[in-house]
Amino acid sequence: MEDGISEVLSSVVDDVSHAVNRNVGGAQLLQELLGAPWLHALLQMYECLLQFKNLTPGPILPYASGLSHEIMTVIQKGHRPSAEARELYGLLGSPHMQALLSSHDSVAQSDYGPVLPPLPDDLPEDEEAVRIVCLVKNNQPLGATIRRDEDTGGIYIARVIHGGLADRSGLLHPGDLVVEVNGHPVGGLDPEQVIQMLIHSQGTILFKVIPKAAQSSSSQKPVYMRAMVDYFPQQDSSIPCPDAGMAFSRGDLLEVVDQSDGQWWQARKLPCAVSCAGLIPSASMLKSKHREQWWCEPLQVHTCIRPLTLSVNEDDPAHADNKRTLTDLEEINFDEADSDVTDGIYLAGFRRTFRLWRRTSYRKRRQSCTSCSPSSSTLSSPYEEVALYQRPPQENHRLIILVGASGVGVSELRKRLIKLNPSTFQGPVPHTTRPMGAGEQTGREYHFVTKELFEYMVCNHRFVEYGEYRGHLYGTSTDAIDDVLKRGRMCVIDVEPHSIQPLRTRKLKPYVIFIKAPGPERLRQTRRHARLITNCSVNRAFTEDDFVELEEASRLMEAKYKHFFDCVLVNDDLQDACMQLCSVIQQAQEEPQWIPCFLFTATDQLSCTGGVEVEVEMEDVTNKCRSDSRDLLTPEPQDPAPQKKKKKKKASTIDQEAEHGDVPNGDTADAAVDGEDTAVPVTRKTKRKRKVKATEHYSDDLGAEDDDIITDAQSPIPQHSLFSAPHGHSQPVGRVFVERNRRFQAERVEHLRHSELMDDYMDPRQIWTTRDVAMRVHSGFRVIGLFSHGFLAGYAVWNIIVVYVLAGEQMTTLPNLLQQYHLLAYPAQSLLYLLLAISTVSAFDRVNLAKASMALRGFLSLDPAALASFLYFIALILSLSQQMTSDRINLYPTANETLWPPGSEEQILRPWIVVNLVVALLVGLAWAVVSTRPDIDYTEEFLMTMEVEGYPRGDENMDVPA
Ligand SMILES: Nc1ncnc2c1ncn2[C@@H]1O[C@H](COP(=O)(O)OP(=O)(O)OP(=O)(O)O)[C@@H](O)[C@H]1O
Repeated sequence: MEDGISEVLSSVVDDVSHAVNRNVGGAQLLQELLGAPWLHALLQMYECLLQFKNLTPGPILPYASGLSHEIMTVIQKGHRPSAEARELYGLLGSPHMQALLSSHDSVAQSDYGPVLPPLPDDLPEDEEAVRIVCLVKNNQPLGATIRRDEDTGGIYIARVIHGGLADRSGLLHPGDLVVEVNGHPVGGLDPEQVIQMLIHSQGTILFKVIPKAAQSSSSQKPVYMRAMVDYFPQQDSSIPCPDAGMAFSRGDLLEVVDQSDGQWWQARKLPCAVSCAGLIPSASMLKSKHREQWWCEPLQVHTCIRPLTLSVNEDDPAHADNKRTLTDLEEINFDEADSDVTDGIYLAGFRRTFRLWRRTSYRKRRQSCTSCSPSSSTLSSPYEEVALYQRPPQENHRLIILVGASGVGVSELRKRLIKLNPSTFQGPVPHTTRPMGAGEQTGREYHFVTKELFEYMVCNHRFVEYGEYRGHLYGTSTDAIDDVLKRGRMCVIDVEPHSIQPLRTRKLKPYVIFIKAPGPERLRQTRRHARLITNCSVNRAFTEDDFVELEEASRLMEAKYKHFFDCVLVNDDLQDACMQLCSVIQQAQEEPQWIPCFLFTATDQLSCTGGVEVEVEMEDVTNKCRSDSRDLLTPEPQDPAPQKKKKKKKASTIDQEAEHGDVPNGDTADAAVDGEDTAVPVTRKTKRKRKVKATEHYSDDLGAEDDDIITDAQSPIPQHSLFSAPHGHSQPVGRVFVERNRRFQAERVEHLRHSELMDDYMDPRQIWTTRDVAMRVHSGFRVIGLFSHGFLAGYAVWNIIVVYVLAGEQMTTLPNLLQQYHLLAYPAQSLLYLLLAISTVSAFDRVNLAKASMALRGFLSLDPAALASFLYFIALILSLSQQMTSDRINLYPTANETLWPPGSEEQILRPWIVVNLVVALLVGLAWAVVSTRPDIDYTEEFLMTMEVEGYPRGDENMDVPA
């Protein structure tokens, strides 16, 4: 039918012609269409292609030789061949063409299909389906982990790494039982032995696997996260397979592609250098690791950031010329900027006193010690979910924050930026309590306010930063920032890095630029004429020590806070740095950027996306992989038992129905050309049901969906060849990873210590802060509380059983109950109250009532801790309501007939028994609720992340407290 399609159509045309002759309506049109020359040409091409498709590639060298020979014969016969024939003759005779044709023939004649033996005739009816997976070995890792089921000795595929060869082939799945490798049974072998077999095998590797019964296709939407901690899989004893782990450091942008395992996720670092994902601990796992790490420390070390003071060797005669002691100066005279006015616009915030209060009252500022331990702010969120955000044009500009070590040039860059375009960029006008000087105006140089007002604003958290200098208060208020933004300008501020966190609000959506110092050599060259303002002098030249110290301070600041930086800009040449700053700010305002999801408002959600089709602006930050040796080693919870498969008898031969597996995503050509991996799936069933289990589903490597994609025409993140060699975290041999059994790792780690780097930066003082004491008391009480929950539940049940047994059937023996129980009544009730009180307080303690809104939300959303608190509280009230009856029981028998009028036992005891029963049920239920989530403890989380006052240093005594 297909072969003769043009003949068929010709006859159709004839028929239509007849129809036209007979004046059939519409037939004219059809005739024209069918008679169109292009349609005929198309059909001829189609037929040619059909013939070509059916051809198997054959050698063409003999054909080419024949052709050359014929041309030669023509020439020898004295005929003159055409110019084309002569050209063709020359081409065919050239050595390059000969070599090319010879290569073609050798490729065309080779058979690349696996040679599989025929299926035997004597296969049992109930033969289980097995899958034969054939992989061509190369240097790529398989991207799968195996582990042994201790009960059956079976080797199972434990995990398939997203984007790895196994994942892309779609032939191996978690839970598949590996039966044979290269024809050798592997059941009962040690996983290491299996790996040895793989290492020593040559060419192709043939796996025989029994697929897991129900294959769950994991088509999870990727989630994007910013790492807030460092992680090193090789130093983590709890990771199931260190070789499959992926190291990351703070600030790295991660694309989490698989969260199906609650403890170990699979992720890639962005911008994607490799297609293969690696294992990373889940957020809850990392959180508990950090918590354990915190508790492991023998004594909570309180750390403060050492202020970045440039060396002030003011006695150095070299500085004598430049030195100007401030004590001799009137403050207002001193409080001058180099040039306050540009085109009639005042540059607020560059006054010297304003800049100096930071340095002098550094340790006094409330915000100065938010990070008591380097990870305290990240304890509650080791990952920060991010999404792409593009500022809608009608919205306020994003706040631009410049951060840098003192003296690196933050003020200089900010000033130049504002001078460059004062109608676009502006700084907030600071507040001060100092008196207004001559020629000054409130709201221009400063907002001049009273001390009371300033303090009132402090109490109301209106300041981003504030402090004191020479008896006067200075600060930058959020209102001043709002003022600038509301005027439609871009607000550019410079703050200390610990002030970034409070500025991360939905309204401001700050973009943080870290101004980094170049190396000492470049500093020396570029800062030859630069001048410093220090505590004791103005316009002092940089010294050699300044350069070293500045570079070091800049490096340490970056290491500590890099997870907050959106961009890192090296202030080398001033002009270049200024231009770069301009363009970076432009991009921040106009192009999509990754921002934490908590900064999104409801309307932003509509325009935001976690898509991948946008260039990542993180290179400066994310590409830096510091070898900060903060290790993470914690116990690993027991893994659920691996899936068990009943092994059935396997035939030793297999069907020949095999086909070449396509390389996913249409990269077949790539694979063929590169001579890289091919995977061949063959599923064998019984003879009657021979079926090739073709692998049809190849997941999109990035799993991007339509709504992931930003409509802007952005260049996509570079996607590398599916077969590009993975770097770093992958094993260099084509082999399977062994996933060790997850078991409790008792060893606690010495290398949980912070890095040397951080230790240098920190100034540790062996002192217990109030938080340390609070946490330890809280932890001790929690242990008592946990014990009390269980004990109370058991005791309440025992109590009610005793009461019911003594009361007899239908409560017929109540006098007996009173006789027997009255001695027990007091101790039993006291114990019940004690346990109830402890349990109630302990349950409430987890809810963190200090944060009322959170606690209320917990109650409303039936959070386990909140629910348990509620149940205990009701139980406590109910048992207190029966206090009187308990007293009466204790006093039984009594001469006082008003207490126990004859015949009143049932009337008095029945409600008491019912209430006891209800109390027993309530505490039992509360205990059950608590035990579902024994780890919930919001108070502990709150304590861990709370801000702690800075440690008072000796030299601070000189300063007046702010
Ligand atoms: N790239 C550069 N090349 C040459 N000189 C520079 C450069 N950047 C800054 N400077 C100069 O270095 C000196 C210190 O810069 P600046 O006052 O801006 O530092 P800073 O980071 O704001 O310090 P502080 O926070 O302590 O005020 C100034 O004299 C400034 O002109």
